[in-house]
Amino acid sequence: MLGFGTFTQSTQRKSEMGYDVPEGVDIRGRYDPEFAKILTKDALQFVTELQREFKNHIKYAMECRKEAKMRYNNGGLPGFDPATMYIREGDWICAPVPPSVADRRVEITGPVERKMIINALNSGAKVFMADFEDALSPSWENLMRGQVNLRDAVNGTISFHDQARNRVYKLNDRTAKLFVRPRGWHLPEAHIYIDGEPATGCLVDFGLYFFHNYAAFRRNQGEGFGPFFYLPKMEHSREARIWNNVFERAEKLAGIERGSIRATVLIETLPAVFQMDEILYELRDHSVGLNCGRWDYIFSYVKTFQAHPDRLLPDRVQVGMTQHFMKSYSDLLIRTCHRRGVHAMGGMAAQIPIRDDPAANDAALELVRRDKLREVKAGHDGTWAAHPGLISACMEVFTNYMGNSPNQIETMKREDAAVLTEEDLLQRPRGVRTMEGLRLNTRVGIQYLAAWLTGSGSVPLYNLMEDAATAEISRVQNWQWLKYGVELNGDGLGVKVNHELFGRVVEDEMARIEREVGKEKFKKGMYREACKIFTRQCTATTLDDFLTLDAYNNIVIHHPKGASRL
Ligand SMILES: CC(=O)SCCNC(=O)CCNC(=O)[C@H](O)C(C)(C)COP(=O)(O)OP(=O)(O)OC[C@H]1O[C@@H](n2cnc3c(N)ncnc32)[C@H](O)[C@@H]1OP(=O)(O)O
Ligand SMILES: O=CC(=O)O
Ligand SMILES: [Mg+2]
Repeated sequence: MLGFGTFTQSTQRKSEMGYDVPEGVDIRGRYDPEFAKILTKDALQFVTELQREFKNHIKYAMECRKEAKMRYNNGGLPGFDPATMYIREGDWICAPVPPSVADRRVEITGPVERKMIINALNSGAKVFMADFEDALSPSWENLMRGQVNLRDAVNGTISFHDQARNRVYKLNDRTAKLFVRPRGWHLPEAHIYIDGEPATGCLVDFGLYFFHNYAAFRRNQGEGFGPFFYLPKMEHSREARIWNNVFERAEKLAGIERGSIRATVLIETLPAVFQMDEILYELRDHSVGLNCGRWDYIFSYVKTFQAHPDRLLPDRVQVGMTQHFMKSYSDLLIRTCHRRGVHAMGGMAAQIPIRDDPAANDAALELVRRDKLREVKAGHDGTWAAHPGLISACMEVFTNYMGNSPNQIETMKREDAAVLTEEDLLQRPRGVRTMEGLRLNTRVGIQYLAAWLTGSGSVPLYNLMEDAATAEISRVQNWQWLKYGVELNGDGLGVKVNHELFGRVVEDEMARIEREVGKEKFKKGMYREACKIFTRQCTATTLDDFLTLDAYNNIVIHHPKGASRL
C-alpha cells in the first residue's frame, strides 16, 4: 500500500496560531486543540498537494464560466455542445453501483452540526447527506467543528449531551450511509492560506474529510467502497473532470483502488443540464448518479438569463416542478442516468413539519407526498427530505411504488425523454408577479442572510426550509424585477417595480421582521447588516454571481488580528 506516509517530507513550521503546518501553509483561523487534531501537518500537506496540483485548472474553469456568462449576456442561449455529441450518442456506461448504496430511496440532508448529524444518521433514511454547502454558513467554527463531528460519526463514537433537556444522543445500530457535500468551486477558504493565496474551499472540505476518514469509512460504512460525496453547482463537464482527477489523486495517495470514491453530481445550474452525459462520462469510474438540485437550478435560470428581459420569472412560489422546463429537466436527468446505469435522484420539497397547527401540518405533508409521488412515478430512484419528520411519508411513497427493488435504474429507462429539446429545457416559466412575491422575497432573503451571518445556514421561515439556494432565488428575482422595472401583473394594479417602491418594501418588511421576531432578538441579531447586503445585491447594476461570496467577508475572522477582508 502506498498510503499517506509517502508524502514528500516538508519542513515543519508552526503557524502564528500554533498549528503545525507544512511549508507554504498559513492558518489564520482560531486555534483550538480539537481543530488541531483535524489540521494535522499530514492532512494539511494532502490539502496543499491538491491545491497546488489543481489550482490552475480551477482558475481556468472559473474563467470559462465568465466567458459563458458573457455569451449569455450577449444574447446567447445555453445548449448541447456539438463537439461532445459523440459522448451523448456513445454507448458507454458508468462503473457498477456499489452494493452499499444501491437503495437510496430516501436521503436526509442537513448541516454538519453535531446533534443533527446523529439525528440524521438515526432518522431511518437510507442516506444522510452531510452538508458543507447550501445548508451551512462556512464560518471557521462551523467548518472545523463539522470535520470533528464527521470524524466521530464515521468512527461511530459521536455523541451529544443536550444539557438543557438532559438528553444524550448516540448512534443507533443501523444508520444511514454518509455522503458529504463540499462547497462549490467558487468559494475560497480564507482561514487557510497556501502559497500566499486563500485555499479552495471545496478542496479543504474534501481533503480534510477524506484524509481522516477514508479508511474507517470503507470499513464501517462503504463495504469496501467510499467515501461518498455530493458535488454541487457545476456548470460544465470540465469541472467534473477536475473532481475526477482529484479523486484519482486521493485514491493514489491513500493506496486504495481506483473507483473507490463515488459521487453524485447535483444538476443545479442551467448550463449543466446540457452537459449531463458529459459530466457522467468524466466521472464514469467514480459516479453514483445525478440529482435534481431544483432550487439552485431555478436560481441559475435567472442568473443565466440576467440579460434576457423576455425570460422573467413569475413569483417564486409558482416556479415548481410541474413547470415545463423543470419537468423536462427531471425527465431528461432520469433518462440520462438510467441509460448510463446510475441513480437519478429527486430533489427537496421545501415543506417541513408544522408543530403548532395540525391542519397546516397535514397540508404540508400532503404537498410533500404529492411531490414524491410525482418523482417516483417519473422514474427517480430516490429523493431528499429536509427533516426527520418527513422520512416515513417519503419512504412510504417510494416503497409503495418501487416495492422491494432497490432502485428503478433497469425498469424506468424513460426513452420517451430522448425527444426533449433545448426549447423544452429553456421554456419560459408561466405565472404572474405580485407585490406579495416581492415582499416575501425581501422578508425571507433578509432573515435568511441574518441567520447565515450568525452561523446558521438553514432555517425554518414561514413553515418552509430556507437555505442558500432558496435565498438566492429571492435575491436574483428581486434584482431581475428591479433591473427591468417589471409590472406586478398578478395584482391588476399596474404597479411597476422601481427603486423607490423597493426602498419602501424593504422598510416595511424590516418593520414586519422586527414585529415578528421581537425587539430584543431584532436588536441582538444581524438584521440590519443583512438588510444592507441584501439591498445592495438586489439593486446592484451588475448581478453578483453569488450571495454568499460577498457575505463571506463578514464571517471571516482572522486570528490573532481580528476580522479581516479577503
Ligand atoms: C436546496 C438544498 O440544498 S436542500 C439541502 C440543504 N438544506 C438542508 O439540508 C436543510 C436541512 N433541514 C434543516 O436544517 C432543518 O430541518 C430546518 C432548519 C429546515 C428546520 O429546523 P428546525 O425548525 O430546528 O427543526 P425542528 O425544531 O422541527 O427539529 C426537530 C428535531 O429534528 C431535528 N432535525 C431537524 N431537521 C433535521 C435534519 N435535516 N437532520 C437531522 N435532524 C434534524 C432537530 O435537530 C430536532 O431534534 P431534537 O428533537 O432531537 O432536538
Ligand atoms: O442543492 C439542492 C438545490 O436544490 O439547490
Ligand atoms: Mg443547491
